[in-house]
Amino acid sequence: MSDQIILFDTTLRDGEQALSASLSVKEKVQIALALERMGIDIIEAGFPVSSPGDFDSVRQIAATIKNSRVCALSRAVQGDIDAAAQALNSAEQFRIHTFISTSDIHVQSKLKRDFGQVLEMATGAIRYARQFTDDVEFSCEDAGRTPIDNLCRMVEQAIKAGARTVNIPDTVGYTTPSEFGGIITNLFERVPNIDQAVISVHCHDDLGLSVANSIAALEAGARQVEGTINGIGERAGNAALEEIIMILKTRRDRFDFQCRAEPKEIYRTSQTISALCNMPIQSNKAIVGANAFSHSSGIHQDGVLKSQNTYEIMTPESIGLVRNTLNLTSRSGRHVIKHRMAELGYREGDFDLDVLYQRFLELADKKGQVFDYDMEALLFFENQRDDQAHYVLRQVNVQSGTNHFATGSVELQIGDTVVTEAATGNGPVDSVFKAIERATGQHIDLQSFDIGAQSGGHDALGKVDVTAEFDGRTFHGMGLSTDIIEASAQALLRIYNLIHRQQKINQQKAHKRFTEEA
Ligand SMILES: CC(=O)SCCNC(=O)CCNC(=O)[C@H](O)C(C)(C)COP(=O)(O)OP(=O)(O)OC[C@H]1O[C@@H](n2cnc3c(N)ncnc32)[C@H](O)[C@@H]1OP(=O)(O)O
Ligand SMILES: CC(C)C(=O)C(=O)O
Repeated sequence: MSDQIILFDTTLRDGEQALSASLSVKEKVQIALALERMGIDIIEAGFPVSSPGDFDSVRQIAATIKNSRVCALSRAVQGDIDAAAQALNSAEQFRIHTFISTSDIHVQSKLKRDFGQVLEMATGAIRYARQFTDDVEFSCEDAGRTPIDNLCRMVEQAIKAGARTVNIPDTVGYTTPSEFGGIITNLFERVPNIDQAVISVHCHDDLGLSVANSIAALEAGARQVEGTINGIGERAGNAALEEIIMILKTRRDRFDFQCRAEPKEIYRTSQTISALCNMPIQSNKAIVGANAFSHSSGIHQDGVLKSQNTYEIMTPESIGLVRNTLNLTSRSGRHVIKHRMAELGYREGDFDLDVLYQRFLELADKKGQVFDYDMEALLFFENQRDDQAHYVLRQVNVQSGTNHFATGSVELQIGDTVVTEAATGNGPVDSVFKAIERATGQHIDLQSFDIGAQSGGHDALGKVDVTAEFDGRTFHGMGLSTDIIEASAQALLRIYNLIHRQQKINQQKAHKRFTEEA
């Protein structure tokens, strides 16, 4: 049996299901490019039938990504499979992933069918999907709670119907490692045609066992593993792919598994996904948490000073986290910025050096030393910036103090017009938000407002994340500045710009429909 492990990333599908605000198409393409660069074999880009936005992002990812295979999800329903095939058809090679539940509880309570009917739906869907591509994956949803006889039957019939990959998900994260490994062993012992397909696993983290279960399954013979970066996903999330990759790379003494992933891309990819998805990483998270490579107590520090491997089983450099030796200040030039960004894993094309340098100088003038996380934050912010933004912040001012209402005023460029407005509020941010609402003439419902510092110290770069609902959709905006009021205004205006763009798309679609009908 080959020991090559196929890495299947579902950050843009299962991971995206858990986000409070949906990602824009541009952001999803940015994530797909990072995953491609990391050497992910299969990128599950979305669930095209679920919305026009998801359809469009799968279409654009399929047209952009060349070195990973792009995949889309569908229920065992012809309309879903048609949508997936249509969204994927610009890719040279693509995968259609179709699924249906196999556990008694899902079959009876959710699908309201019997197992025989579900078996027919599954094999019918696989045969139908095979008309569009040879690469069809089938998942037995809730396999972890499926009676083993039924699971064996389903896997055998799925392979007969043409599934090249059969995925065994522990959908609700219920099993333990020996139990889940046992299910895979059972399938290999009992399903007669099992060698005609790749057996895959997809584990959730409800009991914190998703990575352990995935590894147990690989030891039992599975050869594809599914997960997400930073472990984001439904409820407690999915198996964290960066953890699985580092287990495979670090424990070569135990397993002889190969995988295509480039671990040096892990840190940067993880940071990109955390920033774009507005999902902070807990500091003690394995591999990518801020403390994953820091040592706090004397005995550990003494050990690491004598020999790093006393307390480090892998180096930060191995995941692309480079220790800084050059201080970045307003006296630094473009060469060192380019060099430092390259050390952090960013390449030419990821940023415009002149623009990034200008932003760096503005920041360095305000705060003296600029750190790696500041540079990365500037880069994310620049990449989010919309050159054709309808609303642009020209000035923001506030007056506030104890025992006073705060007064905020803003000057906005709105299209070709400059608008100035002021308002009072319960605090400085509230007053600025009200002034912006007056200037734009549009009210939006704020859902969350988070202020964070990018580093310690009074001169830290402040990051503001705002989510707001408009017309039944949730939008996310991020602002970044040494001035937290300015960062708040930027974050809110980003949301206004996203809404404006969405409204323009809706108008164009309505116009197209009208002219088609006329
Ligand atoms: C374990 C997982 O992560 S699975 C993936 C989950 N992801 C998502 O659900 C994301 C996107 N989902 C959506 O946009 C919508 O739910 C849609 C477009 C798929 C369906 O929307 P609706 O048609 O309004 O149906 P709704 O979501 O309310 O209910 C799901 C229906 O699909 C059926 N269904 C669920 N899974 C499957 C399946 N794999 N194959 C066939 N039918 C299924 C359910 O039984 C239910 O059918 P019913 O209407 O006859 O009771
Ligand atoms: C669709 C399948 C693979 C899934 O997401 C799950 O079972 O968790």
